This record gives sequence, C-alpha cells and structure tokens, in this order.
Amino acid sequence: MKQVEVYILSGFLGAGKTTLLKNILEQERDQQRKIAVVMNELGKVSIDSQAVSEDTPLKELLNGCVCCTIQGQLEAHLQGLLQQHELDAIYIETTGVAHPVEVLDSCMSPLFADKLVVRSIVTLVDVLRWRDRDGLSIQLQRLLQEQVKHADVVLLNKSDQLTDSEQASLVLEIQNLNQQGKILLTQFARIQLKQIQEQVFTPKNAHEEVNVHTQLHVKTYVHSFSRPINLDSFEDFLKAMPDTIYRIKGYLKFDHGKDTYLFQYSYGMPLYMKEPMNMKNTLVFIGENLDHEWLKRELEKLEAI
Ligand SMILES: Nc1nc2c(ncn2[C@@H]2O[C@H](COP(=O)(O)OP(=O)(O)OP(=O)(O)O)[C@@H](O)[C@H]2O)c(=O)[nH]1
Repeated sequence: MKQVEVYILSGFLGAGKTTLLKNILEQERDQQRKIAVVMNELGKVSIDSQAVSEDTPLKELLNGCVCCTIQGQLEAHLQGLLQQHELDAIYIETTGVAHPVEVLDSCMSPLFADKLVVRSIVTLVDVLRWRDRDGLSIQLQRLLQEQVKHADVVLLNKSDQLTDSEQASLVLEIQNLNQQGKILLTQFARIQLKQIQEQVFTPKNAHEEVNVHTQLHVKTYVHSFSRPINLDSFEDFLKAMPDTIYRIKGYLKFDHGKDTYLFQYSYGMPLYMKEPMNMKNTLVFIGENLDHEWLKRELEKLEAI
C-alpha cells in the first residue's frame, strides 16, 4: 500500500507558513500530485483558508491548538482525508504556537502506521523576530527554540531584512541549535519543493513541553466591524497597541472606498492587499495576555469615527 507523505509546517506567528504553503501548492499542482491540507488556527474564524484553492481537500481545526486541545480532531481529520481521497501528500500548517513534535505525535498514531509517512518538519523563522526574541516572554522564547531544534528543514525567512554578515551569523547560530537540519535563507518562503521532499525525517531527542494554554497565555480575540473604518485612525490604533499583540489578520473595509482588503500584521509590519471577494469586516488578534476589554473599546471607537 502506498503511504501518503506528511509535511508539518511549523514556525512562530507570522513567520510565513501560509506563504510557504501557497508556494508549495503551486509546485505540487505543476507536478500533478494529489494534495490535501490541514490548517490549524487559534481563532474561531479562519482567515488563511482562502490560500488553498477549492479543488484541494482542506480540513480546518479552529479555536484551539492541535498540539494540546484538539489532537483527537487532527487524527479524525487525517482519517477522513485518507478514506475520502487518493492522496500523494498532506500538508499540516500548525498554529504559530504549536510544538511541532506534539503535532507529529498525532501523525505517528498506530492508526496510521502503514498509511502515513512523515517526510519532514519544516520550521519557518522570521529572522527579525528571532534576532529580537528577548522581547518575548521566556516561554515563547523557549517555544521558538524548540520549533527550530525539531525541524528537518529550517527556513530563515524574511532574510531580505538582514545584512549579509547578519545572515551568516544567524545561519551559524541556528546550526548550533540544530546540527542535522537543513538550513536555508529565504524570502517569501520561496524554496524548491525538492528541498523539503528530499529531507528525511529524523526523530529527535525528547522535547520540552510548552503548552500553549497553561504556560504561554496566548489568546485570541475576534472583532467584526459593523461598518467601514478610517484608515488613519486604524493606523493610530496600531501604533498604540501593546507589543504583546504578535499577530493580526483579517479583512477590512475603509471609508474612503468600496474595496475589501486582506490585512496582515506581524512583528510591527502592517500589510494591506486588495481582496477580490467581498469578505466580512473581521480581524483576529493573537497575543499574550490579551486585554479583551481594551481591544473591544478601542475597536469600537474606530467604528464611531
Ligand atoms: N518582507 C517580507 N514579508 C514576508 C516574507 N514572507 C512572508 N511575509 C509576510 O509576512 C506576513 C505573514 O505571513 P504568513 O505566511 O501569513 O505567516 P504565517 O506564519 O502563516 O502566520 P500565522 O498563520 O498567523 O502564524 C504576510 O504579510 C506575508 O506577506 C518575506 O520573506 N519578507
């Protein structure tokens, strides 16, 4: 029986996992392989699922992290995908705060012993986030290290933001943490598919447990706007936001036009992209110790302007 290849895409919030997934899916399509995707997002609403075309089977795990609360659901989804489709590979995009080895545990269940073969854990690192990680809580710093240590392939992404000598010393630093893994500097997670397909999964030593709910205090907050908002006021809000909000994504409409924008914010960088579909005006915030009351108040103020 042919085993279905599994790839686990890991990396901190906003490191570029969805960007990588989009690149990979294009290349897989060119090779005419049959692919399914499992996406895990912390919030109750999915923003990233748009990245996957409609002909690719997609299972979503929302409102919990697969590494702890919804592991059983991942197993059920994998089983469903295997029963319903003839697949060559499954890509699992984890939440930015998942420990890759705990996701791996689900795929290694005896249920799938002869059906799935884990080919590699790919961890994306946002190079600036890594350089400035001292600003994160100790638990998140440990999580970042664990994501790197357990990867078969580490992509040092957004590398355009470092000088050549900074890139060289970062590669050395990461090699020290993970001597067996393949380490690549990337921009917009551009890699050749064979660079992850050739990498053979090697089980690593015991991993440190970093539980997203009991230790990390990473929470989500979802806000839907009842009407278009003012761009300048929104940018003022972003500047005033606590730096423990690590990630925002969603859809926005502004009062200066009719367009909908896909909004991405990671590590202080906002990005607006015109969205052809008319999506609901909703933002998902992810951060540590989120102050829901403050967020609600400030976001409601934007609607009143
Ligand atoms: N400048 C720069 N931006 C990048 C690069 N790669 C990705 N981005 C941007 O970074 C933002 C986050 O990328 P995503 O691919 O959504 O990150 P993610 O890891 O899937 O995010 P979560 O699912 O929230 O954890 C997006 O706005 C991307 O366009 C890069 O190499 N350089």
